[in-house]
Amino acid sequence: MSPKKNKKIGLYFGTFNPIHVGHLTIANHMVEFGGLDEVWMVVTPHNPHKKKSTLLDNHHRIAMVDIALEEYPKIKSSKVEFDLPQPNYTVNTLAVLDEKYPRQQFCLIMGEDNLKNLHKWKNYEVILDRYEIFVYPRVNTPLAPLKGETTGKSHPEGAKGVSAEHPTIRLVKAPIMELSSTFIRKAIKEDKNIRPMLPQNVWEYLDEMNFYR
Ligand SMILES: Nc1ncnc2c1ncn2[C@@H]1O[C@H](COP(=O)(O)OP(=O)(O)OP(=O)(O)O)[C@@H](O)[C@H]1O
Ligand SMILES: O=C(O)c1ccc[n+]([C@@H]2O[C@H](COP(=O)([O-])O)[C@@H](O)[C@H]2O)c1
Repeated sequence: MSPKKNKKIGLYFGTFNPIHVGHLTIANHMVEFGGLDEVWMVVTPHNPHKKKSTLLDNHHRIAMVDIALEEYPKIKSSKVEFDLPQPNYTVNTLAVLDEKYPRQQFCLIMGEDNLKNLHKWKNYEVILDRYEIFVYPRVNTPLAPLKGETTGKSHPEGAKGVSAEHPTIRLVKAPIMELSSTFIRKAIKEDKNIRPMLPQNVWEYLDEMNFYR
């Protein structure tokens, strides 16, 4: 019999360039209402599907995550991917975490937008088979089209998209916030006030460092 796992930990992967209140709201919701014991925000050095050009250094991005999490003891940052080969494939990181923390049960947290693209991730079937995935709603990505989806209508690539009815998928109703790091970076460049979109101490950090200007 395999040993009982200690904690159920939700892994929330992202570049967090920078972390914003949308990310924090989801992480907090999952840990308070989603049935997870902890959430780890895994800062990704290089997302395989994104260009690295506008990325701040890893240590600045994790510093902002750490500052944002000061008052959230159940949410932690993880720099496990900092020492792994790039670009960072999530399936590889999951294997490393399972080996490093055999007593913990890891799950994934992702928005519906990511679920729609999951079939483009490396070894996505392995991820789907081995890990529970906690999926939250995003703007303009309603739940309905994913259910039993096989038509390719919501997936131009064909019938490869992952159905929300897959047995390892848990749909969690969480607040929807329409904002992104891209929007925030652009707004800062244009000298707009975006303070409500960032935890206050994160805003102070990036303002002092003159980031994204
Ligand atoms: N407002 C939001 N609400 C919920 N989830 C979000 C929000 N913004 C981003 N996410 C999700 O959080 C994860 C990490 O986000 P990421 O660091 O890529 O932020 P982002 O805001 O999408 O960044 P960028 O605009 O630079 O692409 C991704 O799965 C992303 O889909
Ligand atoms: O493993 C993959 O093939 C893979 C492909 C695309 C994205 N990911 C992970 O998903 C995280 C969120 O992606 P994104 O594009 O929504 O910012 C990102 O930080 C990566 O760790 C992983």
